[in-house]
Amino acid sequence: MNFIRKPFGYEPIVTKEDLKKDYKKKVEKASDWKGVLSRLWKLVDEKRFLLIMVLLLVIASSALALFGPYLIGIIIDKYIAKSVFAGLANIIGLLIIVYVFLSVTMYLQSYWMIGIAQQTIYRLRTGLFNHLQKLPVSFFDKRQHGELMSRMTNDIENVSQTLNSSFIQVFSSVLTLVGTTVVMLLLSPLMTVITLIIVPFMFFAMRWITRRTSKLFKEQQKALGELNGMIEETVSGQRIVKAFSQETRMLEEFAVKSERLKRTGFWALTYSGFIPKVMNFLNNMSFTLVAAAGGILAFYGHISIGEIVIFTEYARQFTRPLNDLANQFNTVLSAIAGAERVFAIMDEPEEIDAANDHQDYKLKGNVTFEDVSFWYNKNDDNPTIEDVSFHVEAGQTAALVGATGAGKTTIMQLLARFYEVNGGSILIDGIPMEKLPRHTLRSQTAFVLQDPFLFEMTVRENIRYGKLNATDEEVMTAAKEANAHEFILKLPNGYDTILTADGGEISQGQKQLLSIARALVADPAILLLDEATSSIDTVTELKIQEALERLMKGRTSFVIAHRLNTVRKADLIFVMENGKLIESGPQEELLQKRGRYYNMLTNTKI
Ligand SMILES: Nc1ncnc2c1ncn2[C@@H]1O[C@H](COP(=O)(O)OP(=O)(O)OP(=O)(O)O)[C@@H](O)[C@H]1O
Repeated sequence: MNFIRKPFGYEPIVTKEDLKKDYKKKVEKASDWKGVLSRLWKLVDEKRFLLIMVLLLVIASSALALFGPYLIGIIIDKYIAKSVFAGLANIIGLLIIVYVFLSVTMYLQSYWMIGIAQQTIYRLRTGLFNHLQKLPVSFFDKRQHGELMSRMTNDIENVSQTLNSSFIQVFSSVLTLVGTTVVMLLLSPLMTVITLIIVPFMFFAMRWITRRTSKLFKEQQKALGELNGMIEETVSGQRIVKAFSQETRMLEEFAVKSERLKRTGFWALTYSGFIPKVMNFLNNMSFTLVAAAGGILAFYGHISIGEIVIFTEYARQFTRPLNDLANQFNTVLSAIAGAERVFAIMDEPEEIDAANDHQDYKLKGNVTFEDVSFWYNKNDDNPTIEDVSFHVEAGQTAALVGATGAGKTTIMQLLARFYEVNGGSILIDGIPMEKLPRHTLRSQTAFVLQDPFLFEMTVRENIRYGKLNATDEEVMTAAKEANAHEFILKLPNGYDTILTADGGEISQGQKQLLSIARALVADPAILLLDEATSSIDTVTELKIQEALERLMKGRTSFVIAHRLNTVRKADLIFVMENGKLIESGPQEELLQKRGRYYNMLTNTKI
């Protein structure tokens, strides 16, 4: 039977069996803590000295916090109870100094700790972002983008919160706990035992609650990641959602995911909300016990009033850190889990260039495929690209044709080295591709895609993205050559118009002209073009064709061709089918052959 009842109609989400499994798993995984903590320690780096200073300050403030009640006991027993006032001012002065120092040490430790935490989080965040830039495309293929964003934001935020506040609190709680126990034992072992009676109750209450909350918090993080993923997808793909009238279905799916987050959030917060209440109750019980036992002992003369006051104060100081530890437990757990997930991404192997030669190599643009085979998924029976061989001379244009899914885009992706080939090799100017640094290859290769991606920045910056050090003149010349200059001037702020995310306010054709300008600025040796299939008005279409011809002139170009005209003009035609290159050569040769290309042409299916 599920043990969580169903108030407000919420379904139970964690069963007893789940908890048993999870608890076992957690015990087995305890060693991960050390790994995560030692990696965080490395990130603290040059602020380690400051962190040690913070720890020393925490020790000082814990000691001062113990000393205060001791002085109050003396004031009561030696002065107030005996009505002696000589010297009272001195001891009260000392008490004030103790509390002033206590405040100063506490202020300093939290001030320094925030600095350390912010620096560490900055490093963690930058490290993760840097690492993401170096990960291969295949890594992103396998993951939902929203989930990755959740790690960049939620997980890092959890670690940040823990470092900002929980770290000091946990350390100071442990110290206070030990210090108070020692002082209480010195004062009265009997009263100490009475104070400690409450501890097992606290321990079991805590264990009961945290076993449930840690599982629930994990569920909540997962549900949040999924929901973020969906939001990200629907926002970036909102045109598709609208075009296919999928709003209702998306709303339903969103409602399911949102409901899941609500349920997990409800239970996680309900259970964790029990912690302070239960602890408060046990605290009060402990306080009552200590006061009652102290009263009886004082009645028989075993203890002074001052000692009872000190003791009740220490008893409170003893249970407060227990409370704090209980409260911080979940935060720390979820921060460590968050840090672990962040480190897991940082451990993903990045793209590494084997050789450092050819750093400044200027590509001529000769491209050779030698028996190239490639699998997206190693478990697939058939390769996506199978034994493909061809040679394209520098400056030539090769048109790739074939049915959808034939492997045309994959050939382009392999040319940009987004993926590594599994068999055979790709040679650029006779140099095996893996011997060329990726930067050398990619900085001299440009993509012009069907649906070009534009960033939320000015038109000028979007064009300059092709070559960051391009001058304003170079940008404008490229825009003129790309037939984009005229429409840019008509935009509200010309070249300084800020485009909204992905160029929402300009037409598809204009986006393409901008992406051609971007490629022109980059002045690449190799061009990878995916011809647009969407119908664009004839005037813009002509402008695009003209701009593309200028762009392709003198460069090796691979075009996924959808227009007969483009194919006709190409020097070479590659006919792809099921990942194989079934025909290749100049148009006349293929027509004479009367093979697949001839059939495609006569059936006008390209
Ligand atoms: N990232 C990926 N992960 C796994 N499989 C993929 C991936 N991208 C493409 N594929 C698969 O590889 C095969 C070839 O796809 P590719 O995109 O190269 O075809 P294409 O000829 O360009 O098709 P289209 O003309 O429709 O764009 C298809 O079966 C496709 O499902």
